[in-house]
Amino acid sequence: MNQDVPSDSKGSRISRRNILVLDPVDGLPDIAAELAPFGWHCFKAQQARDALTLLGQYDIRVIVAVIETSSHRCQAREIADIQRKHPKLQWLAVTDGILDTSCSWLLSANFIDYYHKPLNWCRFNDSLGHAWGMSQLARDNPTVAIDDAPLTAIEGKHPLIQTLRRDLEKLGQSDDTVLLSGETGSGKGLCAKWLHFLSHRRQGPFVTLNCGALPASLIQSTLFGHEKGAFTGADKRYIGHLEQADGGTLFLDEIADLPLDLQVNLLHFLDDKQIMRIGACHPQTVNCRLIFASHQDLENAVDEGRFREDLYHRLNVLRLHVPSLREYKSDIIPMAERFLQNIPGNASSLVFSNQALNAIQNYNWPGNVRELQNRIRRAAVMAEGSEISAKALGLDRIKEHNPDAELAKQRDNLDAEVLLKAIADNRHNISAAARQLNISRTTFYRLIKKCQIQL
Ligand SMILES: Nc1ncnc2c1ncn2[C@@H]1O[C@H](COP(=O)(O)OP(=O)(O)OP(=O)(O)O)[C@@H](O)[C@H]1O
Repeated sequence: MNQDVPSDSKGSRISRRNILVLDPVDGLPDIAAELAPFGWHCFKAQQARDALTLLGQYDIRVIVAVIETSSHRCQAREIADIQRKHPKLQWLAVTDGILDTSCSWLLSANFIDYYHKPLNWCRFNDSLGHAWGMSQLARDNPTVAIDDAPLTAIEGKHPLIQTLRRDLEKLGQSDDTVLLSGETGSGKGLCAKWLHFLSHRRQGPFVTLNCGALPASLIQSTLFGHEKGAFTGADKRYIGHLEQADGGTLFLDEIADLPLDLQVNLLHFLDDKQIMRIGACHPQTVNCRLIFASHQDLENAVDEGRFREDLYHRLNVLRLHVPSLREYKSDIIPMAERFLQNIPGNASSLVFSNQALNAIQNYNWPGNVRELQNRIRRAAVMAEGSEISAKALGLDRIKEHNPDAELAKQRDNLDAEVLLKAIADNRHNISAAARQLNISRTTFYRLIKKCQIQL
């Protein structure tokens, strides 16, 4: 079992796309070396038992099964066992010869593609890339069961929040598209759920798609779907997010990241409400409401040629700005106390020290409500005794009434500290680190860039 993790020249771990090669007789001895230049890191296992151990330890999304015609029957059992325990993995098969009818089990084993040795590594890399993308889709279960989980209340008594709640009620009645703007973590996603909940579509599905989280090559089929056989690897029909949201609402987050060619398709959809799955012959009508969000300034994106002006005007009809937490300072302490009370298992035994309350009130909250929640969650775990200190919140080094520049510098330092810890905690797995901080990968990469962290 090979457990080497890629490292850079300083020996620190670097993140790569991990795949597992299930190879009982070392039939592909050079696979790791051949795939490394394409950015793949190969773990190897000879048996299902070793494979399952590695799958429990590392973020592995694709398995290459090397099928030996001499021993394929016992491999069938091992593969079925792994598939049952890890249903979202994507599989490619490499065989050592011509398969006969005794190998028909392979057809029902859900492989994305089959290869014969010797491999064409470039083509194989393409298939791995596709499998990786499919695994991303399988992992991001986009449907939010609004009816199953109680919808988080929008907290706050400040006039800005009261106006926000009133505006949501009004916009909920309309069936037109809404454009939500606001800083990261300010509550755009929460507002989108409320818009759905307050609309006549509340019994329908609520589907979300973060346009910045998917590679450009996958967005088209994710949004519009594809037919079986539409392209290599399209082994099943895929119902796109627009169609999944039929009768309900589709929330498209980070809309500024949508590639320009897809912006045209979206504009057409907004005009005629028709979609065409990739590979389909006929369009079909979809009845869903669209809600968009962006933390980026869309006007700037239009000026810079990254966002189509006609789509911008089409989206900009009903617009709602979600205020930043620092704009409703009078609500911060009551919200912080509520979040602390609501932490499972806390049973209101923990309280903030006076110094912590001061720090919470005076901090600038660049990450908004999400940052407030995350700092409190972390502090509740780290707290010693019954008081949460400013230090446990990571706010002890924030001085009150700093000049803006100093504050910005301190924010960056703190952001960097939190990011580096998440990266280390998750062994350089950026997706897992982003999940731990409850932010999208796009936001994670943006923050890494802002804090000038070298990965
Ligand atoms: N006023 C509020 N009251 C209670 N919870 C809130 C409020 N605003 C935001 N939240 C909570 O803060 C967290 C972050 O909110 P959300 O994900 O909606 O932010 P966002 O603006 O969509 O962020 P991003 O742009 O990074 O995707 C969520 O857990 C949300 O429930």
